[in-house]
Amino acid sequence: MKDAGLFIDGVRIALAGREIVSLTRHVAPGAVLTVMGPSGAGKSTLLAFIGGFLDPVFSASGRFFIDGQDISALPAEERHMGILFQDPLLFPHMSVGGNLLFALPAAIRGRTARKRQVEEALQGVDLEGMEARDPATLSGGQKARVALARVLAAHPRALLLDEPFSKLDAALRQQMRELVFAKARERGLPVLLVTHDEADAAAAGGDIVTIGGTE
Ligand SMILES: Nc1ncnc2c1ncn2[C@@H]1O[C@H](COP(=O)(O)OP(=O)(O)OP(=O)(O)O)[C@@H](O)[C@H]1O
Repeated sequence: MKDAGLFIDGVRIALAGREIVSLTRHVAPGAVLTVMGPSGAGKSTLLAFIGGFLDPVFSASGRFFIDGQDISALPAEERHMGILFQDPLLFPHMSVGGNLLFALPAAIRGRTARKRQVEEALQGVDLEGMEARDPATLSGGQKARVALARVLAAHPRALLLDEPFSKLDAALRQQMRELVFAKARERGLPVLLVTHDEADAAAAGGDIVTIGGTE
């Protein structure tokens, strides 16, 4: 499979012998595939499988490709998936800048170069100059933007988003959606978005797949 973007090829996930997910889809660079379905359907489990952190209680098969490269057998840290959850999950014992520095690829060497990447990552989410801040002193919207900056600073090859907007109030939610989807388009990153919110799916503008909908 040589297509650019993320190709999910015949993924099947079962729990206690019962199949909960069966999916084949292509997500083009910059496009969003929205995954919907009832609670417990297996949406987060699908992201965990692609991210490389599936709980061994599940049995799973199928492959995924990024820009034609089969990444299914790689360990999680070599898949370079940018993952955002409902909670920003910033490291509380590190400054904002520390959180971003931690995420930078090791290949970016030298104090000055690393510092510049952190500055640029913060500028990209309208938080320039916030390096020294303690994450605990940030608003919910600011924390969400630091989490996004941290994910992007790691140079991901795709984004896996698990209800990333659901803790934000309506106005922030709209801003954050626009920011995330704009970044994905700008960088040509394919996005898998798990959500319960129809408005998220509409804002994403891409295909929608519903799993576990018939039970
Ligand atoms: N570690 C685990 N051990 C056993 N069962 C699990 C485990 N993790 C999840 N499950 C079960 O697997 C199924 C899929 O869970 P998953 O979290 O993927 O659902 P979801 O669609 O993301 O739900 P929600 O919308 O509530 O987040 C559920 O029935 C859940 O109870």
